[in-house]
Amino acid sequence: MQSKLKDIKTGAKSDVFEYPVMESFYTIQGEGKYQGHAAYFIRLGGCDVGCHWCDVKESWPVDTHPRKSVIELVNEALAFPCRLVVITGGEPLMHDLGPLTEALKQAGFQTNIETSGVCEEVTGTWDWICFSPKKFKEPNPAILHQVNELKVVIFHPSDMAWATAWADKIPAEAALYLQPEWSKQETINPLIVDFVKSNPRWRISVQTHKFLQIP
Ligand SMILES: C[S@@+](CC[C@H](N)C(=O)[O-])C[C@H]1O[C@@H](n2cnc3c(N)ncnc32)[C@H](O)[C@@H]1O
Ligand SMILES: Nc1nc2[nH]cc(C(=O)O)c2c(=O)[nH]1
Ligand code: SF4
Ligand SMILES: [Mg+2]
Repeated sequence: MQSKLKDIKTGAKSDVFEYPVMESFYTIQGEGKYQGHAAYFIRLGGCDVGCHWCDVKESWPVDTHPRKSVIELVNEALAFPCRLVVITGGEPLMHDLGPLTEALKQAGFQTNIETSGVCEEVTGTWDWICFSPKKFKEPNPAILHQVNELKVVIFHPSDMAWATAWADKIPAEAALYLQPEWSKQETINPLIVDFVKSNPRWRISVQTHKFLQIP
C-alpha cells in the first residue's frame, strides 16, 4: 500500500486522510455510460444542493457519517474482483478527492465520479466524470471542460430545454443522457423517448439498479 502521497492542501499523508462515508457497496452501475458494469461505490456524506427529489437525502449531513481513511477505503475496494470505483454522495466534490483518487489509481482502479459540479475546486484524478447539473445550485464552470458524461434528471417537462442547453457547454465528444426522475416516469418517459428519436446524439438513462432491486 502506498504511504508517501501527501494531500496538496494540508500536507497530510494520503493513507491517513479521512472522508465521511455514508456507505460503500459492491454493485452494478445502474446509470449512464457504465450502466451494467460491476463497480464498487463509495458514497461520501455532505451535500448542500437541496434537490427536492433527491433519492439519497440521508447523505446530506456532512458530520454524522463515520470517517474512513484512504487506506481503509482502498483496502475495502480491493476485496472485490472489479477494478472500477464510483465515488458519489452526497456531493463528493465537497471534499478534496486528490488523496483518495491518487491512492485508488495506484492500486489499479479506474476512478469514476457522479457529481453535480457544485464545488469550490474540482479535485481528484478522474477517468470518467459524470456531470449532473441541478437548477437548485450553480455548478463551478471549471468542471465543464473535463466532463465525459452529461446526465440530467428530468422532473418536469419544463426541465427539457434547461437540460439540453448544457450540451453546448461541454466537450463535443461527451455522452449525453436524459434520466427520468424516478417517480415521474409516467409523464416524463414519453417526452424523452420522442426527444431522443428526434435528437439521436442524446440517450436515455433509467435507474436500472432500482428495477433490479439492488443497491
Ligand atoms: C444521488 S446523486 C449523488 C451525486 C451528486 N450529488 C449528483 O447529484 O450528481 C447520484 C445521481 O442520482 C441522480 N438522482 C438523484 N435522485 C434522483 C431521482 N429521484 N431520480 C433520478 N435520478 C436521481 C442524480 O442526478 C445523480 O446523477
Ligand atoms: N447501482 C447504482 N448505480 C448508481 N449510479 C449512480 C448512483 C448514485 O447514487 O450515485 C447509483 C447507485 O446508488 N446505485
Ligand atoms: S446534488 Fe445529488 S446528492 Fe445533492 S441533493 Fe441533488 S441529487 Fe441529492
Ligand atoms: Mg443512487
